[in-house]
Amino acid sequence: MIELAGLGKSYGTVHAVRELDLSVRAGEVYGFLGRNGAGKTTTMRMLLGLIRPTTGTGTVFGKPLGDPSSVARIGSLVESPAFYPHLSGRDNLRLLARYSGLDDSTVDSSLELSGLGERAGDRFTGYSLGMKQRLGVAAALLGKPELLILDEPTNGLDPAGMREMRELVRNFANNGGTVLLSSHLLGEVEQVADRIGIIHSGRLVAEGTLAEIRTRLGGPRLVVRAEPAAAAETALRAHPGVRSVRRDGTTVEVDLGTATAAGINRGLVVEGIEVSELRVEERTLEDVFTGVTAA
Ligand SMILES: Nc1ncnc2c1ncn2[C@@H]1O[C@H](COP(=O)(O)OP(=O)(O)OP(=O)(O)O)[C@@H](O)[C@H]1O
Repeated sequence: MIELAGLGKSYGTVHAVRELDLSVRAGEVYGFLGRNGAGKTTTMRMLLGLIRPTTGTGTVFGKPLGDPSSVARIGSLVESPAFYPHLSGRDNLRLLARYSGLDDSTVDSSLELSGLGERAGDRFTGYSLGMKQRLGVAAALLGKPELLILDEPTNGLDPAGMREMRELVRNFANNGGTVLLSSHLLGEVEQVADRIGIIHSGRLVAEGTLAEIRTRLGGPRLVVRAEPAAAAETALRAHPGVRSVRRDGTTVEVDLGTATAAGINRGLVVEGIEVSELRVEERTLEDVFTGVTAA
């Protein structure tokens, strides 16, 4: 559905996006995760053909980025859309539908999905941030797109609104649609995405299902307390399969890699090192996200 290869965008000396390889498959919800300023919006704007990449290439529906025939099949909420403040949400959508040559019936179906409900008849100017966001999503749904590109769609929504947005996204995908949604909140993406891509400083630092990313980047950690600690550190560094070792005073932390706690315990005892504590800590996805997006 979306294929990006080596995509980059620079503004002078600012590399907003660099060498980005990313692929979104038909029918999936892809969570595009990164801190503020990581490059999510810039990527989405390139996907829609709103800005031109400086390097690399990409396709959406097999067509070059910005190709009108593929853009017509995409619904997006990337920049806050401009609505007429004194018109109702519904009338704003009717206008948009007319501009795009769409039937009026698409207005009611997208309003229904957006959850704006009875407030659709109120003036836009009186909407809360959450209602404006819902109207933006309703606008993205006009014309029954096959691909939804949503930049931080839960911005301004309360917890109930966030849940409804997740349901909307899930239902859209369950009905055969594809969704690319961005967020800076792991917890939000975790609950709805089939696969995620983590972007940091313009680069994709991890991509896969949550389980794959957790296994690849976040294997269990072993906390070892042993005397003498320096000798334990040396022995642990030499232990086969261990990925990395950090020592803080008498505590040594080990990224287990392919090694096992039992094997490590035996290895230390054989070296004559006294082990007073050996504890395995599973790492949460939050730890992984924090780790790969740390400055
Ligand atoms: N038009 C522009 N001119 C100069 N720099 C820009 C421009 N657009 C984006 N940038 C810079 O590119 C980087 C990535 O910005 P981008 O908006 O893509 O990040 P983001 O991940 O969407 O962040 P946020 O969650 O804060 O929206 C930032 O350092 C930003 O300041």
